[in-house]
Amino acid sequence: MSDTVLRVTGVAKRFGHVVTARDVSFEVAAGEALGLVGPNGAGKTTLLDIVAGTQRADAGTVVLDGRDVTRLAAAARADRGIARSYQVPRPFSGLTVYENVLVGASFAGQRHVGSGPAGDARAQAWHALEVTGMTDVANTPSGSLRLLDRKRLEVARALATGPRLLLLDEIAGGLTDGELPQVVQLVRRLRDDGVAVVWIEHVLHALLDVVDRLMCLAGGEVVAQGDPHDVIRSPEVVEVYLGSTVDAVQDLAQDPVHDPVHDPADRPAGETA
Ligand SMILES: Nc1ncnc2c1ncn2[C@@H]1O[C@H](COP(=O)(O)OP(=O)(O)OP(=O)(O)O)[C@@H](O)[C@H]1O
Repeated sequence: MSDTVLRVTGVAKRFGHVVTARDVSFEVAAGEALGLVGPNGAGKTTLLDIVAGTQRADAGTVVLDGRDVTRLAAAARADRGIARSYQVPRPFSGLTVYENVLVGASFAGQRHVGSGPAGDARAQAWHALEVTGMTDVANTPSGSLRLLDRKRLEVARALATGPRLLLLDEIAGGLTDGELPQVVQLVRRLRDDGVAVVWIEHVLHALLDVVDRLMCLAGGEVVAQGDPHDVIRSPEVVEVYLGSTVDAVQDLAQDPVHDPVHDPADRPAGETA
């Protein structure tokens, strides 16, 4: 299909005896969001690493916009349009928000990026701040941001590279009920702007508000993928993901405060909403 941005085929990876990917295949199209769920240690982050090029697969291929990038280093893949956010936000804390995003935009190199003028890193950085709703804190040192803004900054830095494919790793974890809709709206907007999104998230109800398809991994294997609501209702997913009942998973998917993995205590000391 011409609008397929990412095609992962038969990916395998192990660390010693730990299998983190076994014959994993999936695709994501432009303007589509794929949710990635699974229990701790299922191999979700490793899979993003393999797509981004920060880990090498033992087998399988990663194709971006029809080009095989399997053997390309992470920087070369970023150049071709793969961007990611990290589970633990890691901005340059001595730089302002704008400066952090400018670094991301500068990494876009000579590639024509996003809706800003080609090669204009400043315009692209500002555009990323506008999209993520961060212009008000543009001059704030990133080290003093609250959690929501640190999460948004992660997305802004990735967005500033003008990605074709955006890999998001748990950007909702630790946020309050009142903050989650902002993240959901942001991802929805990026998806609707035509970016292909892969989003790892333990906060199921946030994920289900956005994603077009859902894939569940366990022990490095794809347990199910397809329509999000079909996937979370499938007995295999219920069993491996939560060891629980279909009803319990349904409740979890609707419960705005329950995050099975990240307790609110994850929030840095002294931080509230
Ligand atoms: N560099 C590494 N060396 C050795 N083992 C690793 C390495 N990276 C990951 N693993 C192991 O691979 C398995 C999968 O880890 P991964 O972080 O991909 O899981 P995950 O699904 O993202 O988990 P979580 O939801 O807790 O973030 C785990 O058992 C982990 O300990």
